Amino acid sequence: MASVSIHPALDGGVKPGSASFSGGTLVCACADRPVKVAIKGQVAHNHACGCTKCWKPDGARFSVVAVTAHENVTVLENGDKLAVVDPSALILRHACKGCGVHMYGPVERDHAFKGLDFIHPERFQEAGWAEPGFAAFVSSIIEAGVDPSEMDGVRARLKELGLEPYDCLSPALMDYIATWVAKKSGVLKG
Ligand SMILES: N[C@@H](CCC(=O)N[C@@H](CS)C(=O)NCC(=O)O)C(=O)O
Ligand SMILES: [Zn+2]
Ligand SMILES: [Zn+2]
Repeated sequence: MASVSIHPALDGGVKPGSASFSGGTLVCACADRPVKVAIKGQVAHNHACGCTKCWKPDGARFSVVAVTAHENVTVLENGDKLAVVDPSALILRHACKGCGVHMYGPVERDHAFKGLDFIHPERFQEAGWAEPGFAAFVSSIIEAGVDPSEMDGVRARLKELGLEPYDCLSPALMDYIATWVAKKSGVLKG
């Protein structure tokens, strides 16, 4: 039985990260002058994302995306090839103009995620990055052209892989954002 494809790095089973992973180098897909970005430390909140904005390898229905603090991100080589995909977006995705891979995406706006950069751990040249823990923006894959009739199979496969499917972010992250908003408005004290 052919199972539903989610992402090439996950289809064979979610590989656990290593407790000793202390960072590495993200490399774009260019054969010539690849962009290299150093990331200090293990990534956080790794997840599969079905939204149309996140970079995915060819044929993947989901991206794999995690966060790190902005100070952990250093462009090492060929940064002249980077351009911001959408300067009006919350996440300022810096993509390679040669191959299209998104290398890092800082959040600079006043937002719960300010100070965090979104990165795609599958671009690490090293193994050991923390595995994804859930799937976000699952319904959004329809916006990228997936037939709605496939959604039951996609959600079943995500659950089988241990990636609980959500149509926005996980409850923990949605609560985190809402708490930030409530504190900012003064509804919640402290
Ligand atoms: N349904 C929309 C959802 C886009 C969306 O909200 N993406 C999330 C997850 S990456 C987000 O936080 N976006 C902020 C941004 O794109 O800057 C789509 O698929 O395009
Ligand atoms: Zn490239
Ligand atoms: Zn996304």
